[in-house]
Amino acid sequence: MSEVSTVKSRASVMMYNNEKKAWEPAEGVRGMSHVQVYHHEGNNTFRIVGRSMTDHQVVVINCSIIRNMKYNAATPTFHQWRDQRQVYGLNFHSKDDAAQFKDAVDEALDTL
Ligand SMILES: CC(=O)N[C@@H](Cc1ccccc1Cl)C(=O)N1CCC[C@]12C=C[C@@H]1CC[C@@H](C(=O)N3CC[C@@H]4C=C[C@H]5CC[C@H](C(=O)O)N5C(=O)[C@H]43)N1C2=O
Repeated sequence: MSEVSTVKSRASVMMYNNEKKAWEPAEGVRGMSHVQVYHHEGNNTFRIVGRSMTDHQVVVINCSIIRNMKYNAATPTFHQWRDQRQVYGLNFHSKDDAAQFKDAVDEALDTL
């Protein structure tokens, strides 16, 4: 059973550097990425995957959407969430990109 992409938005993927207390672009990528929510229908799992727009081979982010995860829309174009290791941020290209992505994440959280 393969995975189905439920949304594709444009965002720059950021990680919060706890030491520096600052957001930094994700490893190895400058600028925009395509961020997607993938649904593995077989075991009903979801993950957020980002690929650099300049080089689709570069996976910028790949993290699970876990049950009861808090996905925070800090602003209409900046959303963030955390796991035990780090805090992730998505700086979207537009409010529409952000809204569509949040809908897909909310849908995933509703079915987990
Ligand atoms: C309790 C908690 O973890 N709170 C988190 C947010 C959050 C809430 C609920 C669920 C998950 C998360 Cl990650 C939180 O407040 N965090 C996570 C690390 C950084 C931060 C803690 C403090 C600072 C205060 C300002 C805010 C922040 O970082 N913001 C607000 C939105 C703004 C939008 C864009 C990014 C891009 C660069 C700019 C900046 O850092 O200059 N910036 C920010 O300043 C962002 N902050 C945060 O987002």
